[in-house]
Amino acid sequence: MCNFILKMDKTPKFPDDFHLRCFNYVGLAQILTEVVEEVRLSIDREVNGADLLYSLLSAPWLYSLLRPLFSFFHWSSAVPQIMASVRGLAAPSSEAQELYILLKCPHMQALLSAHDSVAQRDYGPVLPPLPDKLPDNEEAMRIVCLVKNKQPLGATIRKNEKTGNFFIARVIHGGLADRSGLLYPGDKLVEVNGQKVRGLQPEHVIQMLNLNFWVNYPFNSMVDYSPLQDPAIPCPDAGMAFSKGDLLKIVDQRDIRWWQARKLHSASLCCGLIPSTNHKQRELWWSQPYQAHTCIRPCTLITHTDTYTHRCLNFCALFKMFVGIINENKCIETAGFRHSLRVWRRKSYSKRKPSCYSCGVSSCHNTSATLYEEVVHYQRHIDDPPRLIVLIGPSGVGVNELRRRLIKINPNTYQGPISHTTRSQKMGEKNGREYHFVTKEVFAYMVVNHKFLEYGEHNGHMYGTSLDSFQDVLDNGKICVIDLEPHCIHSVRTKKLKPYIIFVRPPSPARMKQTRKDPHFLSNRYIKRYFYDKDFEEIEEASRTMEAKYRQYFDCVIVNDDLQDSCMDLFTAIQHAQEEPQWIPASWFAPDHP
Ligand SMILES: Nc1ncnc2c1ncn2[C@@H]1O[C@H](COP(=O)(O)OP(=O)(O)OP(=O)(O)O)[C@@H](O)[C@H]1O
Repeated sequence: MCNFILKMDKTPKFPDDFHLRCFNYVGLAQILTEVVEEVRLSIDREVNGADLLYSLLSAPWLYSLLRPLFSFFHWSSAVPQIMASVRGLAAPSSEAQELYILLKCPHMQALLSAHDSVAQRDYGPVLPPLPDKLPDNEEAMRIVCLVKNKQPLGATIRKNEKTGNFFIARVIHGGLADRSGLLYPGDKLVEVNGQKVRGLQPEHVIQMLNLNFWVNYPFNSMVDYSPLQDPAIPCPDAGMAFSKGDLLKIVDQRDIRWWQARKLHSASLCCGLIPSTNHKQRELWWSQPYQAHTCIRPCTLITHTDTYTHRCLNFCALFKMFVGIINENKCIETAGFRHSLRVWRRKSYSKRKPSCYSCGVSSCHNTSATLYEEVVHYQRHIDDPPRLIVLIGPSGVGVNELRRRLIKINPNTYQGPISHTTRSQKMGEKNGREYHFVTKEVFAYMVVNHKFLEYGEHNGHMYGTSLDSFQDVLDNGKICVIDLEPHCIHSVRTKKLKPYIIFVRPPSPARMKQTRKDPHFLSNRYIKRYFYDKDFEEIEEASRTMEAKYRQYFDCVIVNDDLQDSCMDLFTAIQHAQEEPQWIPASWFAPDHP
């Protein structure tokens, strides 16, 4: 993002050749000669009056003549004179009366006055001169000149408390800043009319910019909180309970330990106390048993038995994995839909210890570090790449069925990423279509260089989804749709991918039993079989656990009851994600965010 100095407006050019010619005496004389000649020829020709009038009115020279005439004419001063003349008439004609009414109309007077200003080029403040001394890195500096009327600028600013720098936090759609096309979220504000802003109080900068409003961004809560179970809160009755994913509007931050907030989409306007982000004692309630908080073990604690399934491996371990093939089942594959990867996932679940996941490059991420996440309203611009669509759900709920149908119905719009594998290419397969077929060495190199979002082994072959494969889909001009294990969410939550996360929730077990009569699913023993009753209960239980843990990241929830309806819901949700404003983390606009 570029730095910029805010300055005032610059007069636009009026690029019209005819117009310029008419200001020139020689040009005007030439046009008049052409006009006289044209009229003479028209009279000599025996044409009827209507034709003559039509050709006269549509003649380009007429416009050329009228332009300077209108430009030279000062309507604002002529109008009172015309009106006085009409008033002075003893018996004004109906046309004169109509003209009088028209000229009296304030809209018409405003229009004529605007015309005069434009014609005389009498607008815009005189610009202050450019600064003599531009900083050394002037190439990265953008000078923005805006003429501001009484309208708000239509932008909000954010201060980085550590550096004291100010950034444009958001540009309100359709506002002055947006229409100017000169300000973008993430731009660093350096000076306003020659005055440096770094280190100033936000209120001061707001005043300088005449922002007219100052919006405190809402926060997305990343935890569940119950004041009644918080021993540290000074007055539990004044506290406000909230759940993961609730949008909180912070109203008062003056107390460094307890903020006042209200829920954004709640009918109640009443505020309540919530712990501030720098509340030292938050661990007290954070560690309460009711918190279903994530306990993610660091990679170094992976036990020996997990070696084959955990991904935080060094090179040696990786090769050990290649050699120590676990040959448990036949690989079930469907072109492009990564069944092998899913079988591997299933296997790795059974070997994982509860509440400890580790497979992707960034899975060693402690989500408990953040209480709230600042969010901003984001409206995807038509030129922005489409947002990554991420489907998440308990195994067997139908995530892949929905994804498969979506892509099948509209293959020109949606596509899944192509995975990498070390297995050999089969007859009829094409490199880069079903899979990227690579050697074990290349695969290992990619692992070591953190190229994979997730990877695993099945039947002695490695399978992995690279982060670059999403970019390939975008480069094809399509929307990338992936299914993801929730512990990998952090790897895709980037400024570049701006993922829109859809959670696929099962209907009740009874309803699943009704709707899933024929379908097969991949059982824990990695074989395809019909659903049993206990499968539905397990799916519901897994869904509950997943939602409790990751709800704060979900942008949308779809209940996969009737398949047709769910496909429609998915389609609508994706459209919303791409075309309508959504809340996204403010950090995605920070200049230093990946
Ligand atoms: N709404 C639905 N109605 C009926 N059958 C469904 C529905 N959704 C999915 N199915 C069927 O349920 C079975 C399991 O679905 P799917 O393979 O998509 O599960 P999944 O969530 O991707 O799980 P896994 O990743 O373990 O394969 C499939 O046979 C699929 O056709």
